Amino acid sequence: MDRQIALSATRYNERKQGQETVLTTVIDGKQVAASVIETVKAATSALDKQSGVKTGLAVVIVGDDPASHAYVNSKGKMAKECGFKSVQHTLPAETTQEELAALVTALNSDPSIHGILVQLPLPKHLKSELIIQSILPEKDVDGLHVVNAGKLATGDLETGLVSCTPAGAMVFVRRTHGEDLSGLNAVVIGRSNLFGKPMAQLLLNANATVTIAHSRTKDLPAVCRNADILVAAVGRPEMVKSDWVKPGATVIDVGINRIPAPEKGEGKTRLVGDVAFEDAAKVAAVITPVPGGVGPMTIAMLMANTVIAAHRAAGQTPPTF
Ligand SMILES: Nc1nc(=O)c2c([nH]1)NC[C@@H]1CN(c3ccc(C(=O)N[C@@H](CCC(=O)O)C(=O)O)cc3)C=[N+]21
Repeated sequence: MDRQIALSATRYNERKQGQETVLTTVIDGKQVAASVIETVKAATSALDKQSGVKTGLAVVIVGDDPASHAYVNSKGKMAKECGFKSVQHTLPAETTQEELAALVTALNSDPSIHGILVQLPLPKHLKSELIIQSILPEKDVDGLHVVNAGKLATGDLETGLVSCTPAGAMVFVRRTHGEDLSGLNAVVIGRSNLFGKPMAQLLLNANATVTIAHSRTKDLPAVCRNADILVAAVGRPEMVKSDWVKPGATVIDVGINRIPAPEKGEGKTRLVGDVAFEDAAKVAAVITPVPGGVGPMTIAMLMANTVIAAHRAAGQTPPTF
């Protein structure tokens, strides 16, 4: 396999495949994310110099779930690092639908804000769907508004915004296989609006032959073994084993699962993906780890979407990622 891989990665797991000695490429999501962030920084300062526009991101968080606060803090830190105006709205868990809607309305009409992210999940008494759909599509840097979903479905990537996690996974795919996936079979396991559906649309848009597999798919391992590009987003720890992987495939693991890790001590946990990494890495040519794969890219693509939105608002051509 003599594929040009334009991404930060380590190569390991040397083995014989017929006559050939092959290595598995492990994508370094942190480094690829850092390269995206460098592009965002440069575009942010260029936009400021050319148009006097300072890119602004607002992150809204409701309630006090510690994991959500940790994510939101890292988003705020990254936004500052990019040179953005970064505002965080922290609302109490008892916030009403009307109060949250009023905040979104205010952010929609604030010209210094180009991106709005409402951290999910919201407390149960709030209707997240109504809130998400009330964000102006051009400020919906999560890509969850139906207008953005529709633009992606119709192949309009020029004016739409794409959900951050699939956009990040697609950067890995492009840097491994190039822009044109003609002739390649891609299988996405999972059909959520947040990930599976947009991921499939992006792959299709790049000319891959796409299958969306899910919990009702018959003989899932056999379907996956057909994939040159296998993307797992099911939320089941280490489900994808080596015998699900076509030799030489690219495997992208979108799962983030916390499982007990008694080896680290009583009550300790560790993070694993939907792919049994060590096992699948014996067969794949390219694979992403968890942590350190798609996760860091999600935050980087949020920054990318925000600077894209700011360019569009200023009538400037946005950077590409
Ligand atoms: N409106 C909205 N948009 C989101 O994009 C959104 C959200 N709500 N709610 C929560 C999820 C989760 N999410 C992650 C981002 C980065 C990592 C990440 O960087 N993970 C690290 C590990 C972090 C750790 O150690 O816990 C990694 O995979 O290497 C994970 C998860 C964005 N989300």
